[in-house]
Amino acid sequence: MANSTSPIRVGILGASGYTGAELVRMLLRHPGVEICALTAERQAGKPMAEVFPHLGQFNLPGLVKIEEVAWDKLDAVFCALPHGTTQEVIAGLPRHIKVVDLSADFRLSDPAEYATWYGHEHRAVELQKEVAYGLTEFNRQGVRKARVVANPGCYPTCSLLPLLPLLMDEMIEPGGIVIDAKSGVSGAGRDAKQQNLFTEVSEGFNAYGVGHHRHMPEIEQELRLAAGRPVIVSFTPHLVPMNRGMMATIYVRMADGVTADDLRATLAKRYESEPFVNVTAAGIAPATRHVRASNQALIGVFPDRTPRGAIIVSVIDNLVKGASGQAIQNMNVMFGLGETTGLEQAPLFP
Ligand SMILES: NC(=O)C1=CN([C@@H]2O[C@H](COP(=O)(O)OP(=O)(O)OC[C@H]3O[C@@H](n4cnc5c(N)ncnc54)[C@H](OP(=O)(O)O)[C@@H]3O)[C@@H](O)[C@H]2O)C=CC1
Ligand SMILES: CC(=O)N[C@@H](CCC(=O)OP(=O)(O)O)C(=O)O
Repeated sequence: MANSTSPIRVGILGASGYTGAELVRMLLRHPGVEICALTAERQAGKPMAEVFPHLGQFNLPGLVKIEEVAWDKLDAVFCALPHGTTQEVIAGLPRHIKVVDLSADFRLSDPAEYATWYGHEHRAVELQKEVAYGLTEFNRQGVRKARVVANPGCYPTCSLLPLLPLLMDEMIEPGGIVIDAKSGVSGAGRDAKQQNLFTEVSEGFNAYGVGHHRHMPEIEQELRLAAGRPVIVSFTPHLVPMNRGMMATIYVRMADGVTADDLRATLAKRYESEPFVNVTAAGIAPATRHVRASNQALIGVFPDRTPRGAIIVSVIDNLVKGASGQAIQNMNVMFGLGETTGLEQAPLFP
């Protein structure tokens, strides 16, 4: 077990994928962590230098199959595996290991809801009961005590950060929220898929999952908890021809007498002591470039011309605050480390 002087011994399951590589990149700079195991499926047996030459100089462990991992030598595991494969892996881990799961397997607290949206029965229902939803800024206590943390999806992270405080403070109406979201292509993972070929993605952009994307119930689950009643959102994701980055343009209806300046002030107050969430000054529109390769979220609020309307623009890097960065933030909380440890990297601009 890790103690206050020894590093946390970490394993990354799915280290040959995009979020796995991003975890490695950031954990290499984390002073409290030692990377002890890296797994892959098709790429198992290869050195990291072959799969990711940009990480070749760091003397990392080689990629092995999950079955080959020496669990007794680990304190924490990041699961960067596809949905559905993660449940059984986590359920079988020794209980001394703390887990941050980047997949969607434990995000929906209701197994029936999970089955509806993911197309199969949940295979670790008992474990689901001890999972904390890891939108860190809203569940530090839960994350601190949890053995398993469900890291939120990238679209939910980008959408919930602006919406939760506004719903909690009744600054906006729970009805009629429209989330128009865009993601870079790395959001779809490294697996070869026809729709992610350069020829299919470049010089154009497309909506997908229109009206039925599986992040909708995740967003609504958390908004429901904040509002204390059901919240139905209209959510449409788009794929844009860039590698990383995510933007949610959110249309809301304000409560009577509330202005866009009030929304901005509420968010600025809620996040004033949060290291990873910032609000732009009036008139400044966030761009994905403002958060690239960092664990930052940036939010802008604008008046709309419709009655009581406001427009919120929220950006994150899908691979960092939307995945691996937030996962490290959660690990820091679980192990009682400074929350920003290993995550101080400023955004890469341009
Ligand atoms: N990309 C993103 O922006 C975000 C991703 N996520 C979630 O994080 C998880 C990882 O995503 P991402 O890194 O993009 O995915 P990738 O497709 O890039 O990587 C998947 C990883 O899982 C391994 N893998 C695939 N199938 C199996 C299997 N059956 N058993 C064991 N290992 C397997 C792959 O190994 P190999 O390649 O060797 O076969 C690879 O290392 C997913 O659940 C995703 O939904 C969450 C938020 C954002
Ligand atoms: C561009 C793209 O394809 N993005 C992925 C979302 C990735 C992610 O955050 O979500 P999960 O962990 O829930 O898969 C998608 O829409 O399926």
